[in-house]
Amino acid sequence: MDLFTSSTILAPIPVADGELSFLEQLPLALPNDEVLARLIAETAWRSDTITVWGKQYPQPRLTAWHGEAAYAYSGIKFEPLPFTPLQQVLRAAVEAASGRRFNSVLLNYYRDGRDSMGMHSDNEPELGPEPAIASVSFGAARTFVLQHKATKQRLRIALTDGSLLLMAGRLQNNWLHGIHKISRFAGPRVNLTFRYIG
Ligand SMILES: O=C(O)CCC(=O)C(=O)O
Ligand SMILES: [Fe+2]
Repeated sequence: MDLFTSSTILAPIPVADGELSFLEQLPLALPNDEVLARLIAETAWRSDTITVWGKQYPQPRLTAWHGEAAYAYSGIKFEPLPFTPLQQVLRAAVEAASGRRFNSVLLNYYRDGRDSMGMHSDNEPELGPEPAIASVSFGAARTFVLQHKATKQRLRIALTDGSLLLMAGRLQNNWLHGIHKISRFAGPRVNLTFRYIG
């Protein structure tokens, strides 16, 4: 292994009022494009609806929840599907790289540049006060936008193929994050956010 070009250590990204760290390539025994193809093909993708001012719309992406703990979404409890063998491999790699434990994963499938995720915080009570959330991306690079809730400071991080971003500390309390639509062409992307639901 070339110790100078292929880091396996999460590097901190300096940020006020929270913790962020980034690893360009999560160490894996299989290539990123194979992971992407299998995640797209093997996942039971759902098209969830969002309610805005009492009106229902399809979410601009596909989603799936897997893991070992029930989760609440819009006030309703859901039972997740069990981890798939590929998700277990990814979870083990993420746990080794981050030194944290995770028992559930939310998968988001951005079919092209028109798919997006609105600005939000992952601050549901069952995640605990300072949740560690490990975000792994495969496929097209998309820009992860962060905005500080009080100062409105913005940060942009390119979430490239195979990368791992760890959000921790007070980040969810103090910052929003999201993925904006883009007008230029973008291929498919799958993001997995591993979480620990207590
Ligand atoms: O797709 C991404 O990088 C963001 C995903 C995210 O914020 C979430 O699943 O809560
Ligand atoms: Fe999020």
